[in-house]
Amino acid sequence: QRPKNFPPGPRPAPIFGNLFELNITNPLKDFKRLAERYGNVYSLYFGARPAVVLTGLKAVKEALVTNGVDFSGRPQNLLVSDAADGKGIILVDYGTTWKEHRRFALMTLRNFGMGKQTMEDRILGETEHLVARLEKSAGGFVNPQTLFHDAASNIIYLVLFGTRYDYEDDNHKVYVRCFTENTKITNGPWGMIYDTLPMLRSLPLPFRKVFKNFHTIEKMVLTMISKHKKTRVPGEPRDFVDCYLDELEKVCWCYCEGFCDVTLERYIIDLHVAGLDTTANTLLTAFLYLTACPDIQERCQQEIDEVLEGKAHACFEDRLNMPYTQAVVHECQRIAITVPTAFHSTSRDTELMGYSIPKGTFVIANLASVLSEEGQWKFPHEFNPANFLNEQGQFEKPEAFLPFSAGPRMCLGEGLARMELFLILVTVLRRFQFFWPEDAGEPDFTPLYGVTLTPKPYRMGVRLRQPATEM
Ligand code: HEM
Repeated sequence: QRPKNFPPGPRPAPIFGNLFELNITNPLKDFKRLAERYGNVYSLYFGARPAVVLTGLKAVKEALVTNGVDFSGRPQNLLVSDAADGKGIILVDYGTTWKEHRRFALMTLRNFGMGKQTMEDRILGETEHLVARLEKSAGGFVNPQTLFHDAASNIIYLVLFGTRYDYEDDNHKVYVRCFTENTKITNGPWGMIYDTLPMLRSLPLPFRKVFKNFHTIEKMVLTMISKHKKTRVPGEPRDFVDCYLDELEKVCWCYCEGFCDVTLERYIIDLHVAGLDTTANTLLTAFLYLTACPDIQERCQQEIDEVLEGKAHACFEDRLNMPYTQAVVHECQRIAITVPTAFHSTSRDTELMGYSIPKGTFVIANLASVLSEEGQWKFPHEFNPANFLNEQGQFEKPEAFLPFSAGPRMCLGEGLARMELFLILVTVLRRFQFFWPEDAGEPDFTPLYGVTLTPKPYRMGVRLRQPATEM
């Protein structure tokens, strides 16, 4: 029985709820089909748990922004939240611990150059390693499957621990593998089965891998934190971990707000996972489209060459003089739909578009529906930078551009991510030309589903455009 005045939806089956309404390997088409039938705010049952699905800009904004506080909780008792024990930041429910940790992260990342020069230096430094790797493949072909994951992992690692890994380092490979596997499993079929059928949770099914991977990462993070404790100078933080350890020592109120060693460890894992697969998959999608669309690639390169003429490297400010490249970066993010759904829950009894939604209801904001919503975009279903250009050719960002979501829970790494995407794309396109291999058949743009959408593996041809100059 749906609660009184609850959003409509298909009739649930006993035990399974609406599991059979969804393609468990990728439910996005079914979410769309159900919205066409029941409206932009409808409900579904995951086993016995009711969930409300929000479709399109109006419903998503009204919930996450206009009623931001009411919709800023996180659902508990799902595979994603159980793996991290509900600690950290991403899956912590609405409340003081989450608020204080979010405030701390935003402030600390800003002090370390979030949106400022020092962060830029870190990104450019790592891009140099990426460029060196591509140079080795120049004149041939490259499979970029781990290329961008390696770079994105190191950038966030530098922020957290002040150091980077060599791409061939075993620890680095373990991090990247565990994180990417987990983002696929938690939103994949086994995640759906875990979330819908709690009676199966103790069985040795593939979702157990998520917990195993999590413990592997946990051990590595704990080792790094204990090294930091031994080498830090209080009051002189080198990185995010040092800042947190300083905060822990300040006054005992910190402990009241959940600042403690365990939260630090989960927090670090959350920031690493949030900053890795998202940025890397956006870049993978960007290069897939740019390789398949040489005219768009070439137009970016012309603009980049003109604006950067005589300069050793790009800086984030250069985006203001590159309207076309800016439009391409944004269009890549729009088409990539890197995070297709954001999981929330209601923090109190609330209302949305005339429906009553009780406290603790699982809410799925379908960001994918907003990024390709008809009426919001000039070309909702094709890769076209004109989606972000006005008639004068100036860059313009439509309101429906929500890859980072919206409201109090929106991505807290947006500043870092936008800087990474711009600097990596510009630096790499300035140096190299990419082309689709003749023997590779037609490009397949259909992504693989997970917490993040990932392009299917592909190869690209690489030619050197400019000799490497000092960055
Ligand atoms: C292209 C790259 C990225 C995309 C598309 C992206 C997108 C998102 C989205 C859609 C959410 C969920 C928001 C919601 O629940 O409504 C989110 C949350 C989050 N992101 Fe990102 N993100 C990116 C990069 C990053 C980076 C680099 C960091 C690292 C600092 C980061 C840290 C986080 C954190 C900590 C949260 C949870 C915030 C909270 O629960 O309060 N993200 N991101």
